[in-house]
Amino acid sequence: MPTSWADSVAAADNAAASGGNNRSAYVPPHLRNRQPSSEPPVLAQGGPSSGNVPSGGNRWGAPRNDYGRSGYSSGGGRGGGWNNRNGGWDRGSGREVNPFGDDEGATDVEPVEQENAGINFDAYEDIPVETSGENVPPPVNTFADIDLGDALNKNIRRCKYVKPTPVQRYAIPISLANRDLMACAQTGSGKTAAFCFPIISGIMTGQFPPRAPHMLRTACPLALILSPTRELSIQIHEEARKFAYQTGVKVVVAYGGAPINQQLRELERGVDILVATPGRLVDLLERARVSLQMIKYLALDEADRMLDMGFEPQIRNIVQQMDMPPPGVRQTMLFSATFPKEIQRLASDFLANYVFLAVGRVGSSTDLIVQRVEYVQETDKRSHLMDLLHAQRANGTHGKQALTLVFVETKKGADSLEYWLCSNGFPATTIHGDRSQQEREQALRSFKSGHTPILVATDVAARGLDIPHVAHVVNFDLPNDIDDYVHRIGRTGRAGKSGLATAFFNENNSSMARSLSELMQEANQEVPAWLARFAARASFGGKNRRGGGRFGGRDFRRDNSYSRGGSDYYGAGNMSSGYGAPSGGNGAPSGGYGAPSGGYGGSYGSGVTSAWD
Ligand SMILES: Nc1ncnc2c1ncn2[C@@H]1O[C@H](COP(=O)(O)OP(=O)(O)OP(=O)(O)O)[C@@H](O)[C@H]1O
Repeated sequence: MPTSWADSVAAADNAAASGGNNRSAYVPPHLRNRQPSSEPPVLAQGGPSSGNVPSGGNRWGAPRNDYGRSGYSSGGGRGGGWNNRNGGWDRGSGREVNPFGDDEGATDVEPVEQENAGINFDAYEDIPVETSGENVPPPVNTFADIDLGDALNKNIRRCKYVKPTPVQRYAIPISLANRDLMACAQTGSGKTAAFCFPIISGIMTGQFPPRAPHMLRTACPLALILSPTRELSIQIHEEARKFAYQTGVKVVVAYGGAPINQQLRELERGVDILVATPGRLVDLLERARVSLQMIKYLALDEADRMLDMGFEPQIRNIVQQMDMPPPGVRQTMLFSATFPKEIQRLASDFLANYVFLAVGRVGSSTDLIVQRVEYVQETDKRSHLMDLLHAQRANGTHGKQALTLVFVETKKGADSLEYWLCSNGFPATTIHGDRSQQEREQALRSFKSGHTPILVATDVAARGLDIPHVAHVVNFDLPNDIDDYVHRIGRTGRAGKSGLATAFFNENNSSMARSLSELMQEANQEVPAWLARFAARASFGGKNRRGGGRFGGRDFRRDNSYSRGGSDYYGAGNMSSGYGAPSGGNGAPSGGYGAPSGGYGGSYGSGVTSAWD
């Protein structure tokens, strides 16, 4: 298996030297994993069955030997940020790389005796679930209750998933019944598999019309998974590759900041599921190297983020103004841990007769994440952080492998805090939009491996990233939006494990007081008396985006205003009455209210998209 860019080039050259015939021909998904037959394969997508697939090549073009020509070097000997993203296929041999790293020859997977890394399913026992929509398909209790196919089931066992998580129990049967879905479930509760399994299974079993012959150099994926950040797209691709291993379903990723030529070559080799960030996808669409006309499945991960002010025009452009089949023809799945109602309303444009699913209290992973809020003045934040880190080190809290993720507001702030931490004996690295993509990927690797156990990040790392052993999330600077807080703290306490989140709060965060204390109460966390007083005073500050009630993710179609065509889903009448804030105060900081207005979407400027994407 090539381990570096140079190896890849050498392997490709060898392949080319030997006539390029050792690369396997593309076989459409529904014909893969069958016994070899003397009949030639029928092309599902590859256009007319006669002569469109060159021998030993792929379905779109003749074998190529130009891997070395992009002129892109992995740069500075950092181990190469790009070398591992080969779409799951060994360029030299045309064999699918085993994403599990286990014995590739093994055909049988032992039944799983031990659950995935000790996932605590008891934590999910009492989770309330709400569904709405017409004829909602019933949930399942086990993976065996669903017909996902042998190859996918084998991979589920390889992943050591014993039982479906609650969102999977509901979402998978809904999607397998070809229903559109808007699903809201807590951070770290397995949403990725919930949308990947039905897509992979659907592609394995589906019959798809052939592609137009004039589209031979244009990749026509059957499924599109969009996510807001490059790192999240990379992660989804890695997960999807595991789930799709040896199913014959090919997964490719395309994201900004990485050389496009390499991604183009991957696309030319065939793609069933394209995982992408919006900006890079638009680029590929404009170059006519990708067409969406065959899309059967569209999944938006972090869907509320994808449809907020920063991304919405781009998503509308991709979904509504290109050649993607309309709702009802394609199947659309929207997933997030948070779903403000105004975003639900926007999202409904993309859906047909959909099921709304809310699993648990939207936002927080119930009691799995212990949330602490500490009153810290701006000037004291660094020393306070240092105290926390020293205490953590001294107590050996969270064990040796424990990682700490520190969120700050600005890119400059991230760099300077990283520098300061390193100078004070705490190895740290940073991830933010001003770093090159290679630096970002390198930082993430260094953090995950524990080499630099502290990662200072902006919101670019707030959503979706599934990093094992993040024991502590520190909100050094609180965000202006409670949903961003929810996603940030959700980097810990994942898959049934516990975690700790500490937030530094001061007058600048007054607009967050009310939603923060409500969220903490919902998650059975202790709300400090001083914070409750801030919240009480802030009765007119900030909107209650959750609309009150146990389920923050209630289906907006249930609101009266929806049927009346109203647009103000967050009028005062919808606000929950809150709870009795303690009067008078012991040591409460005096609350000045000079906080920036934390209105919806306020944290994203229009220029943000390219930096993220
Ligand atoms: N059925 C399962 N059994 C055991 N582990 C699982 C199962 N499903 C998912 N996981 C694991 O749970 C972790 C969290 O899953 P995932 O990243 O999909 O969460 P998420 O809901 O998408 O979170 P976020 O809202 O932060 O994006 C992953 O490490 C995943 O491998």
